[in-house]
Amino acid sequence: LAASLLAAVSLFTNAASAASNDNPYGLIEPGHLRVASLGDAKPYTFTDANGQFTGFDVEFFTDVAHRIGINNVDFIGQDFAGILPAVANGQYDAGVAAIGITKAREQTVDFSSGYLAGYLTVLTSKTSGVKNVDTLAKHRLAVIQGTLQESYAVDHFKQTDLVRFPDNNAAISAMNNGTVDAVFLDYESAKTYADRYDLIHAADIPSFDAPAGFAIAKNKVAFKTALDKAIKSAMEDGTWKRLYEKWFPGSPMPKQYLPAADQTTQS
Ligand SMILES: NC(=O)CC[C@H](NC[C@@]1(O)OC[C@@H](O)[C@@H](O)[C@@H]1O)C(=O)O
Repeated sequence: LAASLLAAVSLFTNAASAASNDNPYGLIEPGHLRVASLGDAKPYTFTDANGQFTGFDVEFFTDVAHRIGINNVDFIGQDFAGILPAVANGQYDAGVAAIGITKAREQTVDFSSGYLAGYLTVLTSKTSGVKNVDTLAKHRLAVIQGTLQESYAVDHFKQTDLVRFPDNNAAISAMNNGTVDAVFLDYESAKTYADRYDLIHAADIPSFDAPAGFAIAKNKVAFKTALDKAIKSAMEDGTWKRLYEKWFPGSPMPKQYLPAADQTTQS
């Protein structure tokens, strides 16, 4: 009964925000974007000292939103595991939080084209004994529920005790108080925490096959088309590159998102 009720509700909400002339993208509220995000995935998406959402993904999405004519963009923080189900059932217009595009996730939502390809990082202290993926065995590794890191660890770190957390902050504090030996999270967030708590990268695992995309409800064709076109123009005019250099200074820059002119010269 619950499942059929949920199905009915999601049908209703999606129908309620079906595309129409004054609402071409089928938003919950015409002219207003409600975006599910995270407060602790700095520098991708996080809340600053004033509680404002900021970071690479936030500024890039906001730029893209302006390009499709939406200037009223609100970000709401929640646990990563809840973002895709909430976007799928129409509680948000989009999910923006370094969310990797995968076939499994595309069962639940659609994604814009990719805009960021990087690494998954095993972050640890200098005293944990975890030096690389091989020494993870018999150690305790924190993963955030619903992330690629969780599924990667289940598939590849069979000798490791996985401990699940709702968000990065909880996982990092567990490592700092000795409850776990390492945390498996995104490269740029790992770098931020490493600088702050004198931690080290035990492993950086490429995740280029799952670049981050903006998650939206399925079958919102006009919305996806508009987002993809705006993403392309933000890359072509160098906006993407400017924001990447601002938020990820010194990090290796994936070439596929640079202006065509840079693709040839970029070493
Ligand atoms: N913000 C989070 O906690 C998301 C964790 C994780 N992000 C992976 C990813 O999308 O991060 C940005 C880029 O490095 C992508 O290549 C990578 O797959 C995921 O999608 O599950």
